[in-house]
Amino acid sequence: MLSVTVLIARALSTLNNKMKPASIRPLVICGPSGSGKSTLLKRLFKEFPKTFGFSVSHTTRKPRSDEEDGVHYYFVNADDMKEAIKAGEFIETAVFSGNIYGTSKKAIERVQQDGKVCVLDIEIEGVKQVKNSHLNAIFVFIQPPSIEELERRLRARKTETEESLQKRLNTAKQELAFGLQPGNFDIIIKNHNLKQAYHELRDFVYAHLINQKEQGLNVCVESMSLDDSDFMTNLD
Ligand SMILES: Nc1ncnc2c1ncn2[C@@H]1O[C@H](COP(=O)(O)OP(=O)(O)OP(=O)(O)O)[C@@H](O)[C@H]1O
Repeated sequence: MLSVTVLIARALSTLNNKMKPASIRPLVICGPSGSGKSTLLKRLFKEFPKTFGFSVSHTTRKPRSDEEDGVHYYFVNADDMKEAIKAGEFIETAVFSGNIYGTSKKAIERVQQDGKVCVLDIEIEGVKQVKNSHLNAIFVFIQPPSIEELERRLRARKTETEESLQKRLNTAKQELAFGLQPGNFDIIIKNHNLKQAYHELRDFVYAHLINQKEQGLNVCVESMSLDDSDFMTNLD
């Protein structure tokens, strides 16, 4: 049996949550490597220079001479980071060359408190965790026209070894299966033609920004007018 005090506390907490002003919703962008996420985001940041921000990640690696704590990364020791991960403070973590990296929920909240839309360019596991969190994000999946075209773009980008390319293509198949499943994302944007894909992304995001503004959130929707010829510069 729950005591009256517990019931009252719960009711008050629910009321309190309802009265709290909502936070600016983070924007999650996900899609296979090579699907065009960075290209599309770069343009979005350029068109809305004051609207978006990236969160600062944590890492257990040592800072380099030009790196500042809280700016480039939050530099932490491995024990503290493992504790925080156990306590559920991280949205996603990964290990590279023996160091742990991760995005904390707090780092996302800092971007929101700054009045910006926090953009999360993350993989499927991260998406699942954001879905299970209180972050109330907007989820966008970028779909490549086909696996063959994805391979062609990744080869043309010249950033991968044969081994890492094959790994990315294998992962892409699993990502597509998750991404295309109805209900997993708010919108699926097929990046066949960059200009069209960008306009679809831009219009979708803009509608969400306006909607949040109408709800009283102080989100900046000021935009720069960009030349469409810009689209070609990314594809050279
Ligand atoms: N619609 C398009 N048509 C042709 N090429 C494209 C298109 N969109 C993106 N590209 C090119 O495909 C390559 C991969 O794009 P991009 O680097 O943006 O992918 P990504 O999803 O951010 O990849 P990663 O997850 O590996 O960072 C780039 O060289 C980019 O210029």
